[in-house]
Amino acid sequence: MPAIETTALTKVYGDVTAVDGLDLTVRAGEIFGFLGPNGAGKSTTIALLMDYIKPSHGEVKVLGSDPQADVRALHNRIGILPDRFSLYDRLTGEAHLDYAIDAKGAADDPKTLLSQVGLTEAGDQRTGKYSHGMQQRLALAMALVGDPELLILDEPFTGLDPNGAKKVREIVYNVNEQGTTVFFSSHVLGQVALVCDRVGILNGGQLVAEGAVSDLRTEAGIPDELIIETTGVPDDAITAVESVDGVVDVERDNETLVVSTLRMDNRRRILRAIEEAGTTIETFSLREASVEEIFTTYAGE
Ligand SMILES: Nc1ncnc2c1ncn2[C@@H]1O[C@H](COP(=O)(O)OP(=O)(O)OP(=O)(O)O)[C@@H](O)[C@H]1O
Repeated sequence: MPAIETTALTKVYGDVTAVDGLDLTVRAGEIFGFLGPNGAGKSTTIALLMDYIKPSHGEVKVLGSDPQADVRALHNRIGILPDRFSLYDRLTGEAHLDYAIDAKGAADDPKTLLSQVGLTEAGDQRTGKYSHGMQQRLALAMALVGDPELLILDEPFTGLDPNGAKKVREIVYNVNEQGTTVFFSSHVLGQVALVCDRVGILNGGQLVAEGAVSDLRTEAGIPDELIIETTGVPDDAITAVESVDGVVDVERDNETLVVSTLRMDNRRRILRAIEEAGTTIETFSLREASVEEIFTTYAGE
């Protein structure tokens, strides 16, 4: 059973179609990145999954159920970090967790949750004193109450410094390792390849691509580059490399060879072709298409 499945899901506001015929599948147990520029329809999709708003057309299934059937029961199985969450400045971190545990009828120990998000020391401080990163982690701890089967994070990396983003990534990994499916939206693309098993790219309310980042890279037809330092490149080596399947371009710059290939699985054949032409390879490195390039190819910006 997929964790999330939408069929032709559509939400229309007046003359704006915020979500337009979305067919999305998030597999149980995976970390799925839901990407798209501002206004693509990510938050609207999340609101539909949570049944905060009703679809204009189409169907939604979350953890096997229609959210409209029994929304309370479903919300007890989901943890959500909303795009804009608010904390009470005068209450401590631990008091926020007590509240969340009570609201969900869960039996968690707030101290365990605080330690899970690295806030053990700050649990008895008022959240008005927390940094943005600490507030974000507290909100994440609140989402983790009741050991949810599905964690939905709306833009969890926004406004975090690299260290804060790393902490959030680690929490996501740990929770996922314990079996929770993670669905997060993001327009901070750099974080995505690091975290996700698969991504969906949304643009103008429509899903324009879905799959593993590495597969999208191949499908997008953006070549990866092998940068090879040699002891000198004979013309034979270039001809040999050009004939390897997947190679689309070979450039020579003195003793450096830059090979653009659509098939990274052929890199050994590329290296062997160079060596067989009588050249010694000193080092080589790899430049893969970035998530930004993939995104731009699909979102057409
Ligand atoms: N309640 C609403 N009434 C009218 N239009 C809306 C409403 N909510 C969203 N929209 C419109 O629907 C489109 C999608 O918005 P949405 O907030 O889902 O995008 P998003 O991908 O989450 O973007 P962001 O990252 O900026 O939040 C936008 O054009 C937005 O203006």
